Amino acid sequence: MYELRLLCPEADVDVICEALDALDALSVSVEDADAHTEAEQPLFGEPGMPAPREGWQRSLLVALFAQEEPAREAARLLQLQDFFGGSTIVGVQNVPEQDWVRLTQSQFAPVDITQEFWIVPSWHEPPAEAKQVIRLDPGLAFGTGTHPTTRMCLRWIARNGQPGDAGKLGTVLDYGCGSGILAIGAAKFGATQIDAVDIDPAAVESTRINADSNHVTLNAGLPDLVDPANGRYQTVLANILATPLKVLAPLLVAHVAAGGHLVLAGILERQADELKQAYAPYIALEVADSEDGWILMTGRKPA
Ligand SMILES: C[S@@+](CC[C@H](N)C(=O)[O-])C[C@H]1O[C@@H](n2cnc3c(N)ncnc32)[C@H](O)[C@@H]1O
Repeated sequence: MYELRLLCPEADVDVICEALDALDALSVSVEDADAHTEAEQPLFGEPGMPAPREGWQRSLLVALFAQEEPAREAARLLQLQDFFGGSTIVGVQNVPEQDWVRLTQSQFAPVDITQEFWIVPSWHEPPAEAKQVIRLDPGLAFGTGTHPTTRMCLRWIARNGQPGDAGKLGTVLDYGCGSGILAIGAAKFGATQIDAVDIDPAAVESTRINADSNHVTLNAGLPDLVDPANGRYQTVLANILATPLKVLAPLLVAHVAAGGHLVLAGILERQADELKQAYAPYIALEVADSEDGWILMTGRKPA
């Protein structure tokens, strides 16, 4: 493989990407040309909001080609175009062969939730001390066990459930299931019956696949899987984000059975009070755990 690298101003990124596509580039990536310097421009928005700008003042475009000659020809043709006036070719270089699968896998090691409860990718042997294991590979849906919000939910499950003991967690609803990691964790800690729902069909599919490979039985589907009038669970888990959690407050609380637990994550420390207020008409929330600026909030319905 060969890559053609070029610098271009924000306004010309789209037209040059389209031209590279027409010139048979296999892929084009766009990066901040000033990354890791004083002039770096971090671009991010609040969750759910658009980024403040769509691109960087100076972008580095990297176009991948299967052969060297088409990469050099693309560079030559681009320099003849009017729209290329503000841009410059950096060069064409060989991309050394790598074992990309191994490289990707090396970034995902087993993750400990408690001393005995681990999330382990399929290409790793579980550590000797792991008594409860979720086998999970990174995929399309959120939830590999490395994010603090997922870890706190799993820790709550491990503290409040018991392997083989169906009594404690009881029936479980995982609302916003992503990879299905919380639902699978609940199954490992004695949940009796589990429904896992997500608005993203890829997450639903991912949950089904991950449940199968962990030999866990659950129902996964879009949110309408759950009967809004009669679906009541002893444990309702929702790791989403503060804003949707506030909107979903009446719905989530309605799904908690009398005496049941509501467990919420995806909340930043500074959002604790607004969540408490949003849920106050239905249930009293408390901060039950925290990690890296994120908190876990839980509440219990009177029996
Ligand atoms: C942060 S991920 C959590 C995934 C997993 N439960 C975990 O703890 O790692 C949030 C998930 O909620 C889903 N989601 C967001 N808004 C939702 C909504 N209104 N109803 C159902 N699912 C939602 C997203 O598609 C995403 O898969």
